[in-house]
Amino acid sequence: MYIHKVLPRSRFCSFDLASITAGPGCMHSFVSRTHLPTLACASMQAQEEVKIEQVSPEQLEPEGLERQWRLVQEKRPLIHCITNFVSMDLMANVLLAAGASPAMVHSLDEIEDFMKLASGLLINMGTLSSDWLASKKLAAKQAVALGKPWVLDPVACGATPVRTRACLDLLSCHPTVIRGNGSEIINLAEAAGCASTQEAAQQRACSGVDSTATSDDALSQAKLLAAQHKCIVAVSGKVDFVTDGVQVVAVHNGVPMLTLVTAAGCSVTALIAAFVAASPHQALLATAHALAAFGVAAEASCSGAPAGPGSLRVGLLDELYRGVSSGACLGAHLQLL
Ligand SMILES: Nc1ncnc2c1ncn2[C@@H]1O[C@H](COP(=O)(O)OP(=O)(O)OP(=O)(O)O)[C@@H](O)[C@H]1O
Ligand SMILES: Cc1ncsc1CCO
Repeated sequence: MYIHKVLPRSRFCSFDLASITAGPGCMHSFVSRTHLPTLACASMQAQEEVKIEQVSPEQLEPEGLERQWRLVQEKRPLIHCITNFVSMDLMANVLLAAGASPAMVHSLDEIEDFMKLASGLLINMGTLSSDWLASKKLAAKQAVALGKPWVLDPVACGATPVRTRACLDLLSCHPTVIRGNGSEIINLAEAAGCASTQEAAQQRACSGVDSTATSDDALSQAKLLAAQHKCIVAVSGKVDFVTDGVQVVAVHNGVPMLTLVTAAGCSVTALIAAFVAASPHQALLATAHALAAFGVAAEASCSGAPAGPGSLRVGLLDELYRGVSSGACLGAHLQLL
């Protein structure tokens, strides 16, 4: 258990969705709903210290997910995203559909001012370049200085030495949460000097952004990484694991076809940033809830047997938009190990 300084949240103008009957997935190609001008309505609140709370089994019941998701919809946290080119569109739409407010801002000149407006930060290491790396480091430092939660997605960590070093640089900036697939978490933990298990060493190789390891393979490394860096670590896969180094929550939602939707992982990491920004004192629980929300939405979108990843991508947005009102949360399956 440890202390993070957080700014509770900023408030934002909302815009009327009442007239929209179909989900945003259907509107996807017609309307961009990222409304940067609404950011001008943000107001900052006083800084306060918040404890990261332990998770109890009752909080993992479907009602707990519903409560946490409603909180996201009420607070509508602004998430400052510095992400890769591939994920920008899906990530922004996932955040909007689930009830948060995305802003993709990466210019070094703008980082400091923008972080003052945001409730949380997402940093993704995909399509890495040196000028963006400078922005990422500055944003992470600024988030910590302002006491705002920030989430690291170490895309393809271990694929090249440059990428691994960049991930380590960001790791030293104290992320609140790290979310990666099995290979990424194993490679990051090893690079950070966490003792390796034999199974983890065997699974270390990765073939780019896709994982060659399961989430089970990475669990012991995830716990070591979380304990060593006093953060929450989430490993995604068939079962998602979320740990603070002591407690482990398993999330049993999702569909295998998500691995064929590029940037699904990047987008769920942004959703984690939104859930944690809405409940910063419950980063472990909020991370598990974000993964469950994404998973139940994917399951709901597959209930009519989608033809393939294209319709899953659209259906996912629609189900995230239907969110708590669809009853999908009842299918949430979270477990304290
Ligand atoms: N076999 C599976 N069954 C069910 N859900 C899965 C499976 N594999 C991944 N998922 C889900 O897909 C989402 C993305 O996880 P994944 O591990 O594929 O991320 P990633 O490799 O980082 O993705 P990307 O690089 O495309 O952003 C998570 O919500 C996870 O729960
Ligand atoms: C395909 C791809 N390449 C760099 S980032 C990214 C998105 C999935 O991580």
